[in-house]
Amino acid sequence: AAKPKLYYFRGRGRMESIRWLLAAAGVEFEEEFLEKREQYEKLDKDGRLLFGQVPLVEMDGMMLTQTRAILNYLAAKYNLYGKDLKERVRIDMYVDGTLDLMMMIVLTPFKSPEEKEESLALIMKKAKNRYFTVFEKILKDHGQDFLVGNKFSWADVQLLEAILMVEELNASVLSDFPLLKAFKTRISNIPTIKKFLQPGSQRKPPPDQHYADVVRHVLQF
Ligand SMILES: CCCCC[C@H]1O[C@@H](O)C[C@@H]1SC[C@H](NC(=O)CC[C@H](N)C(=O)O)C(=O)NCC(=O)O
Repeated sequence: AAKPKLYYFRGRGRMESIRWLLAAAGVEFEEEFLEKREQYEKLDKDGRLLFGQVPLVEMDGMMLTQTRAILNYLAAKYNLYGKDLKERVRIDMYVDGTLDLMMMIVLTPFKSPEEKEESLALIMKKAKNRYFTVFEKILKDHGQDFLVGNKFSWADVQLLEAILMVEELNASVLSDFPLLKAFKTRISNIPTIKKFLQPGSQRKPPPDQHYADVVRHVLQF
């Protein structure tokens, strides 16, 4: 079968969680990077962007947009979405929490320098006092290797992605979270994820000024 094809900027943004989930599922994918406004306009003119937005993932004969819709589809398709409705809604709760945290980080490259400082301080506060505190308690109460049931799921992938992103902002963020530290090691050693964490994988680097400039150029904002 044809490999999924991802259309986005050469950076993390909203597409990175989709790359992580495909990689965790062991699914190879292709990418087209938007560098010029014309590429975006052509995708839109060709009717491939439902609401005129990216991420766009073309797979299984469909043109999929809306990040959450794509992630839900992938999680279900690759059996990373729990064994029943109750596990699925728990995965949804955990995933939405990590996405809220990661979206705060995704938007910082577009903030002015003074706003950026304030935003980073808020991100660290939320990460420590809210999100990581909650996930440490979940791991303690659940007492299993994985967040939901006793099986690797999408929720585990998202939390690892979020942990690594926050550690890039503050390397010692897990010093008060021993269970999260052990979780990070455990999930990082899952073969498909271990491979994605190796240099040369399709994982993207932290955003830099060039990434923000390209996004502003392509989207003209
Ligand atoms: C100030 C905010 C800038 C964010 C710009 C982009 O860079 C990424 O880091 C985040 C976004 S992604 C690009 C943006 N896409 C979205 O906002 C998608 C939102 C949708 N709900 C989703 O979840 O996929 C885009 O195509 N906009 C064109 C435009 O709406 O006309």
